[in-house]
Amino acid sequence: MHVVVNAAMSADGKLSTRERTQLAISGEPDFERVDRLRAESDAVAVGVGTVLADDPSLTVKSSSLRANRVDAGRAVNPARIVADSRARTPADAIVLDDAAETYVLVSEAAPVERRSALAERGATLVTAGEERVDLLRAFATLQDEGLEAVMVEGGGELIFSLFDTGLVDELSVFVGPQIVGGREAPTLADGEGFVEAFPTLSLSDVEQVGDGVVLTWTVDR
Ligand SMILES: NC(=O)C1=CN([C@@H]2O[C@H](COP(=O)(O)OP(=O)(O)OC[C@H]3O[C@@H](n4cnc5c(N)ncnc54)[C@H](O)[C@@H]3O)[C@@H](O)[C@H]2O)C=CC1
Ligand SMILES: Nc1nc(O)c(N)c(N[C@@H]2O[C@H](COP(=O)(O)O)[C@@H](O)[C@H]2O)n1
Repeated sequence: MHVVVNAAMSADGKLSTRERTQLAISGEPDFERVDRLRAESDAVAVGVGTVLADDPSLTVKSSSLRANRVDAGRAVNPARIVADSRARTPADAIVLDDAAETYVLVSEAAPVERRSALAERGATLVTAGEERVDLLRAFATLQDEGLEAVMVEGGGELIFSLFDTGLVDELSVFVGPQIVGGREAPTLADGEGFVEAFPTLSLSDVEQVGDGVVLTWTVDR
């Protein structure tokens, strides 16, 4: 499996505001790059915090990119993955619509009635971990399902955990020309934070996009 994390952050490293409201950090040229990344992927993953905050669709927006996927014998959209330890994804969340297959990763602690509600909406549930999703086990199951190229869009809690488990191969970040501030505002990697043995990165590309920049790194092994 190849895991790429892609996100947009402000110049001070924030993914959104302290109120967790969705923030337009990047603009149209970067959305097109993100759309291409989605179109190349077998699946697009987010944490349930992102679903609750943004209600994203995670679909490919360009009709020509969708057509290319179909011509190549792939589903029109990549699958969607939601890491959701307690099965908090709302039944009316857009990620549960029929635009793509959706996997919800839950823990043993997820209430049975919540799991049933998600299954009734067509989601495929993957259970791994007691209190929190065991990402290593869950991603191994997803790989068994044929998902090889996975793009992760956030948020900060999920991104930190993926680095913590050593699952990330590549990181690309649009760094935008604004300061958001706020100690409670989500950053690119939140969670508990590393105090030693920090994952290290090798820079592979730098591209200026307007007044922002897209930085791409590979994760050192
Ligand atoms: N600017 C950008 O590119 C993006 C910004 N965002 C922003 O990020 C914010 C949401 O981020 P967060 O609150 O950090 O939530 P998140 O999207 O990272 O989800 C965290 C949730 O994932 C679930 N989860 C399951 N297993 C987990 C594990 N092993 N490790 C970590 N989480 C696990 C938990 O239920 C946890 O509460 C929103 O404000 C959203 O707008 C989200 C995606 C991209
Ligand atoms: N690339 C990028 N730039 C921004 O400025 C952003 N705020 C985000 N956010 C991510 O995009 C998702 C929305 O996806 P849909 O348009 O609904 O398909 C959102 O949930 C974040 O993951 N990304």
